[in-house]
Amino acid sequence: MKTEAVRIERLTRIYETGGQRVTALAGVDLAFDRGTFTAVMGPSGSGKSTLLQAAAGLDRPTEGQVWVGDVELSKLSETKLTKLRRDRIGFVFQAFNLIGALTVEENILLPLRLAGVQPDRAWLAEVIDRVGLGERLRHRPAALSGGQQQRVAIARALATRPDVIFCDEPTGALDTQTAADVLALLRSVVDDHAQTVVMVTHDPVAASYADRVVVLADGRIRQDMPQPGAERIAEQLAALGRRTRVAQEA
Ligand SMILES: Nc1ncnc2c1ncn2[C@@H]1O[C@H](COP(=O)(O)OP(=O)(O)OP(=O)(O)O)[C@@H](O)[C@H]1O
Repeated sequence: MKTEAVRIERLTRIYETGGQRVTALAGVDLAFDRGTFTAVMGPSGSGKSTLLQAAAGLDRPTEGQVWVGDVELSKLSETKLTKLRRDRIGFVFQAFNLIGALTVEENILLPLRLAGVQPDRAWLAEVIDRVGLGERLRHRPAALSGGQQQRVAIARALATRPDVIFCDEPTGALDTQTAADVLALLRSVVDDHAQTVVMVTHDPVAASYADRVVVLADGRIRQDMPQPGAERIAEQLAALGRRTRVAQEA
């Protein structure tokens, strides 16, 4: 099996709106190894969401390539891309994005139902046990706390045993303690189940749970740090902010 879950080469994304061109990503090269947890950080507008969307096959880049496992996305039709996203990629968003009319169990099983795939019962039991929702399977999301809802979203992302789970600010709507629980859960799915997690976050403490922190600025990678710790992350971000301000004032 390839050691890389996702590879990105020379990824460029230029948005053109109302005659204006915005270069959101300017030739990014990046690979995420299987069984690793990476945080993607950077100032607002630095290209984090654009990177996540292109890597997840939600958006087509202007130039460059993305591989998920051994599949290169630009060669896929929309139908095949949709299937790849459903089968091989998990998503976790700040707003949980659960379906209110479905129970916890139905939400977790939804990606498998949509894919027409029989659940791997042993894997699902492991996932449900890991996220600690065994007692809540018949409840609706509205009856759960924010942290519990995010646990359901993580279980749903894990259900298909994807190549990679992309998280966009997964703790943005949670209090500090609940956020710490959710981050510990993401850490454990990487450590104990060899899953691959890529997480966009603004929070240096959240990023310190990752094995690696990649910092973007102006659509380029400015830092790629192995296990830097929250303090060093905060320092690097502050330095980047100072450099950006100096450049803007010059
Ligand atoms: N659909 C779009 N049309 C035009 N410009 C866009 C579009 N989406 C993003 N951009 C621009 O591309 C750049 C990168 O945006 P992106 O959302 O990827 O940044 P980000 O780092 O995720 O920001 P934030 O932390 O604020 O979410 C910004 O200048 C943004 O205004």
